[in-house]
Amino acid sequence: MDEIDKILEAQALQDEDKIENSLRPKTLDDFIGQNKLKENLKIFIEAAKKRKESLDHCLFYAPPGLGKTTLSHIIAREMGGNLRMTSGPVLKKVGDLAAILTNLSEGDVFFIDEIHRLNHLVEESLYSVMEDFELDIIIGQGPSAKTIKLPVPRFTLVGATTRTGLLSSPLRDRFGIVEHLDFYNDTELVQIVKRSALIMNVEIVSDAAEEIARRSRGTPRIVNRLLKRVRDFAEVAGGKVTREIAGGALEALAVDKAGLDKMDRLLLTTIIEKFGGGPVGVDTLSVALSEEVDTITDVYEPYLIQSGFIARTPRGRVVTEAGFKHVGAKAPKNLQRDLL
Ligand SMILES: Nc1ncnc2c1ncn2[C@@H]1O[C@H](COP(=O)(O)OP(=O)(O)OP(=O)(O)O)[C@@H](O)[C@H]1O
Repeated sequence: MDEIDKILEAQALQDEDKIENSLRPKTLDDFIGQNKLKENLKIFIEAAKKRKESLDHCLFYAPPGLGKTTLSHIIAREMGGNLRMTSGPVLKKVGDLAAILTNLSEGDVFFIDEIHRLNHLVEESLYSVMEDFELDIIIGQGPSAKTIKLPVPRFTLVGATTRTGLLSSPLRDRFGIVEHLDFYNDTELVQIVKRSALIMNVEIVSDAAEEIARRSRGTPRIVNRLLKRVRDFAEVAGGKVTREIAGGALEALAVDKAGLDKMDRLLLTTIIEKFGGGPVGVDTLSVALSEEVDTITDVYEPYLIQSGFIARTPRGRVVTEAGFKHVGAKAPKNLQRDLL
């Protein structure tokens, strides 16, 4: 396998799991929720097809597991192109980028996950590619160095990131379509549980599907993960997934009634026990939890904030009254005043 295949493979490998792939919606109609985004994409795709052009470059931003990769698969399929996938940290050299780009065909989709983690030379090379479909390559060094312009087929770049703020503005501004994916509501999550159960051939009663949905942190990837584990418990018990089986399995997995796992609860109890409920800066929290700042801000915090268990204030993170209550701790009397 040559170097470029490895760069493209690195992302594809994460995708390898067969069940995972079978669960991915294949078309926009199959993709549950995110209605506004879907309506917009449908129009943009149809218009591009009518003009016989490639779709404008798309940037999707959202916490992990909400469907950014799935959307890139759908776009490639709807546009009738191939999908090539990689991620920011893997794409290290401009030469790697050149090799991938020159192998693309008109209408293909090139997906870069974690696009905010591109090395700055690669990122800068992308500017002219995105705008003019030309890659500037510098040959030689010093005064005799020459720039040659390498034409690139008209493809669609799909970038995924957790927050648009992480991207430099020259890169962000070159995306014609910028869309945010929201956490899914319970009704949508129930539909996802039922759809996945059908594909996995798992018999599940409605209130068990609701139980899984409620505990999935608004995230389809977590729905599928919990469903797979709950299925194991049901298989061992020798029957379908009932509410009791689902509830018992989720307790055993330490996923509580609000969908928080051990790490979420540790984050809440650390702020409460070590920092009096906050405010505490994310760097300090990162040291206290031995967890990277990005993981705290991009993976754990969005759902805890959305559920109202923590809040961000100018002085740092604070646990709200609901957060104290959730972990069975007593909130200090002046808490609400501090939050304002
Ligand atoms: N709208 C949806 N309807 C049904 N299933 C979905 C939907 N969105 C995502 N999924 C399921 O959730 C899984 C995770 O989605 P996906 O890999 O696209 O997330 P992501 O946002 O790219 O995450 P990451 O950024 O962590 O890679 C997919 O395998 C898919 O089965």
